Amino acid sequence: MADSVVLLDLWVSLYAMRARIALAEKGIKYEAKEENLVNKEKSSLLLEMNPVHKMIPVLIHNGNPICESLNIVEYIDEVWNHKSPLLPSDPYQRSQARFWADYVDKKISAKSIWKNKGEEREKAKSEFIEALKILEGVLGDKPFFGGDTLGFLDVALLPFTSWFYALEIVAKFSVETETPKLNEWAKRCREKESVSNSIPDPQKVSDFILPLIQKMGLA
Ligand SMILES: N[C@@H](CCC(=O)N[C@@H](CS)C(=O)NCC(=O)O)C(=O)O
Repeated sequence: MADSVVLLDLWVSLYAMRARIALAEKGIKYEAKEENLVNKEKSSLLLEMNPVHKMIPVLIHNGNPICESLNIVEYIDEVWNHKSPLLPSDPYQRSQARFWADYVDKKISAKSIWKNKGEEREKAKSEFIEALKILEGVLGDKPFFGGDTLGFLDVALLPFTSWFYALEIVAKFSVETETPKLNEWAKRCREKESVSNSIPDPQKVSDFILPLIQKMGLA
């Protein structure tokens, strides 16, 4: 019997994008169920599948829920290990990929920029740019964080590139000026169908998010 793979999803969610990229890299067919979080209407399936955090994404594999985006990406990599490995086989390299993905989770926050105003926003912007610069150093001269192919850290960071344009408008900065190599990396990744089909166009994200920010009086 074929696997049943369902993703509790939201097109604009940075974390759901990670799961979508990983599934696309592996060529896994799945059913995406879009949640309506903007109106705070969580489905009963989401509440049942992620009773602890009540958050998307949730991957439901043959009825079993897997929560937390990086955990989901690791699960996908382990279960569908026939192609496109995301985590390196070498334990030390694997520890490094996990360390930097955790760094992304701790230091790269879109919310800290758009949910704040004034000095707080400026501080969040400086920290965001500083973290991007550090990640640019980690990339070095490699085409991808994973080396010659897309890897775990690429998948962890890539979704933020679809929010860069909106954040640049909100906080008045340029990723291209601050971290040109990272900007090139993002373009290179988008040339892959697994990425371009899994993360929305930056213009679409900004058309959606900027009016919401305005409505909240945070523009
Ligand atoms: N650490 C979580 C974060 C997931 C997350 O923040 N999901 C948001 C959407 S982007 C959510 O479901 N929010 C609903 C809520 O906070 O109630 C992960 O990596 O999966």
